[in-house]
Amino acid sequence: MQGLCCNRRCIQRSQNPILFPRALHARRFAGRSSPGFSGFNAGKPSGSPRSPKDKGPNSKATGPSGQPHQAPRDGSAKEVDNAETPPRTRFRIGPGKLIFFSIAAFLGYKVNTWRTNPARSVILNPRFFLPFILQSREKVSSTSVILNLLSLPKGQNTESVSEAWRTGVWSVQVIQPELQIARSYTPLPPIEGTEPEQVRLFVRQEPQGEVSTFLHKINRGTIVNLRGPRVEYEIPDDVDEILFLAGGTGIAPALQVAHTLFNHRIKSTEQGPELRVLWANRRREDSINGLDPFSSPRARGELIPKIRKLADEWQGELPSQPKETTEEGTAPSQHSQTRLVEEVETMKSRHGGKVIVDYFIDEEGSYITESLLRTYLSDIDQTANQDGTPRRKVILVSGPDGFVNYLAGPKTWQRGREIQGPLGGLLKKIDAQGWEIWKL
Ligand SMILES: Cc1cc2nc3c(=O)[nH]c(=O)nc-3n(C[C@H](O)[C@H](O)[C@H](O)COP(=O)(O)OP(=O)(O)OC[C@H]3O[C@@H](n4cnc5c(N)ncnc54)[C@H](O)[C@@H]3O)c2cc1C
Repeated sequence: MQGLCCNRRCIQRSQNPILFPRALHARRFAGRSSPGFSGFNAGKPSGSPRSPKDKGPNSKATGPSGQPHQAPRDGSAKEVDNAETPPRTRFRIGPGKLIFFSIAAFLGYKVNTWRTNPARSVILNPRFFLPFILQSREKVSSTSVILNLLSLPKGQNTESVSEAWRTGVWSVQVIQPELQIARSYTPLPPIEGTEPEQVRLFVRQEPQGEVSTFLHKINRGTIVNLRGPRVEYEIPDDVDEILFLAGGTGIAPALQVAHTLFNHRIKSTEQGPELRVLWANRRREDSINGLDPFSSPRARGELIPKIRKLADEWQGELPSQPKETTEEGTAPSQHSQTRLVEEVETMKSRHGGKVIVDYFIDEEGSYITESLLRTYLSDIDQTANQDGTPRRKVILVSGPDGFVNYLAGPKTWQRGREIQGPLGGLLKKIDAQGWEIWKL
């Protein structure tokens, strides 16, 4: 063995010090041995001149018998017949080393267990994308689905998500793996029986939209990477009234508000603010069975006769079946409710009058109009609180850009960040005095 040196080429060069004067460098190291590696340098006492027979790592000095010499461990020049010498132990592990390695192995195991412990890692991180598996996909309408995603691995810490639910409206980002582009989506509140590591997204497919199309195409078992949570709006603790104007998928944050208020913050239905949601969709299929003729704007005389006729015709098309009556006394249509309308209706019935939802359908000419908004705002309790403080009232607007622009004016960009921008649209026109307005 040549001894410890910097590299193999250096060792080879050391065989010819005339051609390679730098080989001296290798030679200098050839006689040294580190105390921990005495086995590498056996037979060459530190600093002792090398035997002329020792020509390098590949050379084999032979003894009289023609067998290779075995260098003596004590560094003496005495030659030992290799054939009769028992094999030399290179590393001798004494009890001290054994204890040291055992402790090191134990600590390594402990560190690894700690690092890979699912409870130590979180299901969502605002800075990094983390994996979720697509468990199932429910079709809600021809353009929208609900995706059930489960965090991997199971058993991770869900505190950041619970905190987001207590705070208000929040979103996650989904990344399209091939294009590496990310889009925001608003998780739906958990339903009974679902696991805390589950995230449910309501996604409408945009024509030629990159991420929404990706989410509509993927199969069960596909890994979807999410980043978050990102809080979009913190619901004030002292809010008394919320008017939520939702367009299409904008219903998801409205459901979040209801979940935060009535499942996390307020324990009794007598307490807590009123939540009114006006949910506008382009097509009826998006909110089948959601048009409640007795609590919607029709009841307030807002619906023009033409719309009423359209609605009646639609009801007439339905196959005749025994009519059921809901708790609110309305006769539901025979179309099955979409999953989302079902969730909205459950939310309404659970929170005994604190949550009101009215449905609007563009293709039937039922819109959120200026006069309708005025009616809603004047309808809402204007009286001060019992302690004399004015009621805190908030309008939240959520939906596609066109919807938000129409009602509250566009959001704007400042230094690469989207900000609220000045109030515009219908809400500016009607001068909603005393209302805080937030565009989501
Ligand atoms: C906080 C927040 C929460 C959200 N929550 C939800 C939610 O819960 N559910 C939901 O469905 N959406 C939600 N969105 C919207 C969502 O983030 C995406 O904007 C939406 O899914 C469309 O993304 P995409 O990549 O599919 O479409 P994109 O590829 O961004 O395209 C958007 C539209 O622009 C058009 N377009 C794209 N490129 C061009 C081009 N070169 N020329 C002309 N037109 C073009 C496309 O046809 C498409 O109609 C949310 C948005 C935000 C900001």
